[in-house]
Amino acid sequence: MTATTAPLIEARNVSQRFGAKPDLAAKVVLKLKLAKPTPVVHALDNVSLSIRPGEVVGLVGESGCGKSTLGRAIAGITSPSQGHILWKGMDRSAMSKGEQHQFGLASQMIFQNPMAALNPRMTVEQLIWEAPRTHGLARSTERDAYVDRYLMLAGFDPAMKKRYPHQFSGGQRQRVNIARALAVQPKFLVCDESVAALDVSIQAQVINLFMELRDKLDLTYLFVSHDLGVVEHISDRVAIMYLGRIVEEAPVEEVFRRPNHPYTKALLAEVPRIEPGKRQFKPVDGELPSPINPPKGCHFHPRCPFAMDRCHMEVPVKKEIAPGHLSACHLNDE
Ligand SMILES: Nc1ncnc2c1ncn2[C@@H]1O[C@H](COP(=O)(O)OP(=O)(O)OP(=O)(O)O)[C@@H](O)[C@H]1O
Repeated sequence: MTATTAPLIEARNVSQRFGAKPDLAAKVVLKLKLAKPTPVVHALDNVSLSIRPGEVVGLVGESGCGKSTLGRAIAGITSPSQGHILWKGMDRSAMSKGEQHQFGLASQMIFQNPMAALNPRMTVEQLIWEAPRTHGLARSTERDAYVDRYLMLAGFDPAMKKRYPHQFSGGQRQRVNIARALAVQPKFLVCDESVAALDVSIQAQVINLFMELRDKLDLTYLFVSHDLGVVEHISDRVAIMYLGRIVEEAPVEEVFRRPNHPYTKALLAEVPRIEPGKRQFKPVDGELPSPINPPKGCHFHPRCPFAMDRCHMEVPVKKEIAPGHLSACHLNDE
């Protein structure tokens, strides 16, 4: 895989607004002035991100900056208000039904809370077999071997497959969830805070599992996390999000050693350690502004110690400041 390899998946100029389109009933209510219009949330603003085959791209940023919204759009779970999602160069909105179906299987999402994603009335075996059976990925005579293969790939003992999700720990349930996603033979996984709810020791095991699976099954990942340590460990490349925009993007060592954007610098600022131990990152000063009324110009300017007049007015575009290192900051033009 090189920087010139064609992307497996790409978000191109994607914007997502919530509460933007009132339905007919809501329009009537608004016209009669019986209610105020719902405020529009600008969750994503002209976001572009491409992920090459085999890559692990980490997506970080403060809570509410739009990471999950972007993850869902890239995974094909939601359709963006504007812009395009391209799978192997094919625009999702121009795909035939069959192509959309293939894309739906090839791209899977693993969420933070495995219990919410697993039907408590189904056994582990039923949970794993449900989608492959529905999509005709294996014959019913192959069920046992098929289910066992994916459970074993996820590090879950198939001997326990007749049990129900509530009979397992959080880590085991997440393994079931992973096996269920793998059972439709995906090529791309969006992991949205997939280890955040697990104990630290279990987190490490599940992260190692993701890495093993990448090699065994040629997987590509978008790894959404607020945990910078995890992102540094797992990612090839990192994208930093701030209030609906990607402000910096670079290979992982480059982001952590030479952060460029003032927001990235603030996000990566560490609490000084007296003794060696786990790194701790300082919270960024100030608060994330509301995406209902985002600041003009650079979204970060109200919190940026280096903001200039231009930053209040003009949206900075991402520019390459070193090979593969993009940053959207007017300071780079000075
Ligand atoms: N369905 C929705 N309707 C209205 N607003 C939404 C919806 N989904 C997300 N939002 C808003 O969009 C913004 C971005 O949300 P999102 O969940 O993508 O952020 P995030 O970075 O993933 O946050 P967190 O780390 O807390 O999960 C937030 O202000 C959120 O409240």
